[in-house]
Amino acid sequence: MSDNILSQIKSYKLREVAEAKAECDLSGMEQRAREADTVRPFTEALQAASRTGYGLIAEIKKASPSKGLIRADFDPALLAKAYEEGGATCLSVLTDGPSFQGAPEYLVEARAAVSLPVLRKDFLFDPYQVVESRAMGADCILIIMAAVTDAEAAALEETATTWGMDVLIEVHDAEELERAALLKSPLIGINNRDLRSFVTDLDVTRRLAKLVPEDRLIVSESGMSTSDDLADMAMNGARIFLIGEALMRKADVAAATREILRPATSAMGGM
Ligand SMILES: O=P(O)(O)OC[C@@H](O)[C@@H](O)c1c[nH]c2ccccc12
Repeated sequence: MSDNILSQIKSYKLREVAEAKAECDLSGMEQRAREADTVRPFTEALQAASRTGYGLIAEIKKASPSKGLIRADFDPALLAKAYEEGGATCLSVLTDGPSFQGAPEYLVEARAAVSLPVLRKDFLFDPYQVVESRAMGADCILIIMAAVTDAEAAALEETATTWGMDVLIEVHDAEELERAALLKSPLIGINNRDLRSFVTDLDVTRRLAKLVPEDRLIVSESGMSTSDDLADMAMNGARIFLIGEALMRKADVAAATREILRPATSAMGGM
């Protein structure tokens, strides 16, 4: 598996980090992070939303390695506003350039346009990238267990905590879930997509959700496109969802967001 996409991504990320450090060293980046806008509570917002209905992390995603270009008409600020208007709890913004056609500026523009907490969706290996995330304004970072060692994960989490950011820990199988339990973050993302093969199967959440300890919050990630999918995942223990492509492909993103969340709102809205 040495030529899988994750190891390719890791090698160009480490190159990117070395270049970034040459341009702005750690103490320079820490200075930028101190000047960033105050952290918005990411996990807390999802916890509150999922108590009465669904929590939605809506993703700003222009392209992906498996699907190519997803949305040509792409304005991060407008998309962020549409998601907020449609009822999203939080945003996720892809900042990886080579594989997802993302950019740090997209996160900056999206976050400035709304009051929602924002996840930086990228592949992090080095604590420097966590500080850089805060300097961009990110409120939460992602740790992909399939991509990092236990020691790397712990270092990333510790740096995030130091900067007041939340952490979404992403897992795809029972072994990664066990490793996630060594970390402190309550937010566990079950990725329905296998990042090595790109096969997406909602059965991953159905199988793994039952193994997640009671005191953690489950986020089902990837491959959901209808409100029936959300109801299915909710029945299996996940009331928080990370959705990108299905919403990004719709002309009216606010309406599509409202629509995918609709049954939850009407079923739980205290009619
Ligand atoms: O577009 P989808 O199928 O709704 O998936 C969103 C999100 O879960 C997916 O983009 C994702 C999940 N984990 C990742 C890690 C890196 C990059 C991207 C991802």
